[in-house]
Amino acid sequence: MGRIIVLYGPSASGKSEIQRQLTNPGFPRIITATTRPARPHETGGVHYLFLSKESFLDKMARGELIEWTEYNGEGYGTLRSSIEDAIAGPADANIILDLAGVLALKERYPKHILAIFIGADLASLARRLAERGGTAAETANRLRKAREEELTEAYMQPADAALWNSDGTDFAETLKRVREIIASPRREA
Ligand SMILES: Nc1ncnc2c1ncn2[C@@H]1O[C@H](COP(=O)(O)OP(=O)(O)OP(=O)(O)O)[C@@H](O)[C@H]1O
Ligand SMILES: Nc1nc2c(ncn2[C@@H]2O[C@H](COP(=O)(O)O)[C@@H](O)[C@H]2O)c(=O)[nH]1
Repeated sequence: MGRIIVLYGPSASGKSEIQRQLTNPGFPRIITATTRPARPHETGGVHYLFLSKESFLDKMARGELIEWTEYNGEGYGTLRSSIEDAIAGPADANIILDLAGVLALKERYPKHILAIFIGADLASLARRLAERGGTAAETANRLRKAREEELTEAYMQPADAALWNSDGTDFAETLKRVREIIASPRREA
């Protein structure tokens, strides 16, 4: 029975880069669905399933999404089959979600979910988002959400482990810490 390692935290904290470095055939990524447009480096079926709003709503209505959320006016959701397959399989898998996704999966599969909060300070997030080059409105919205929600104690509280990956942190050290957390024996409640 596989565990699901969930990375969550504010936009540009480094979740995708961590996922990219950790994913391998023995530790696959679970690809979620979104209605937001792909970024220039993103490929459908690799980074996300990029869906039209109609198709996303259709999957919701058919019960194909085990959880979903809205972020920045776009839909994001996890295919029920992807989670059921990962849990039934022999290997751990990884996924990037927001807090709503963490809570939904923890409620349904409490023994299978290891949630790791990845944080970074606001100055780092602002620098990285500016470098990414989204619209000013989108960048401002992502930073506002980080400041008001995603960097609060309440947002981090459900995490099984939390770490900080601000500018100045050696990314290799971040990866080492994440690997240690994943490898550490599970605490029993
Ligand atoms: N320790 C670090 N120091 C400097 N830059 C970093 C560090 N970690 C990650 N980055 C860079 O920060 C940028 C944002 O990282 P990434 O795309 O992984 O964030 P994310 O949390 O997945 O964001 P989003 O949720 O918006 O997709 C990338 O350019 C990444 O290379
Ligand atoms: N609850 C869910 N959250 C998800 C899912 N897929 C991604 N996300 C989260 O959305 C925001 C924005 O993502 P971005 O790629 O546009 O930066 C981020 O917090 C992701 O973690 C999902 O299926 N369910």
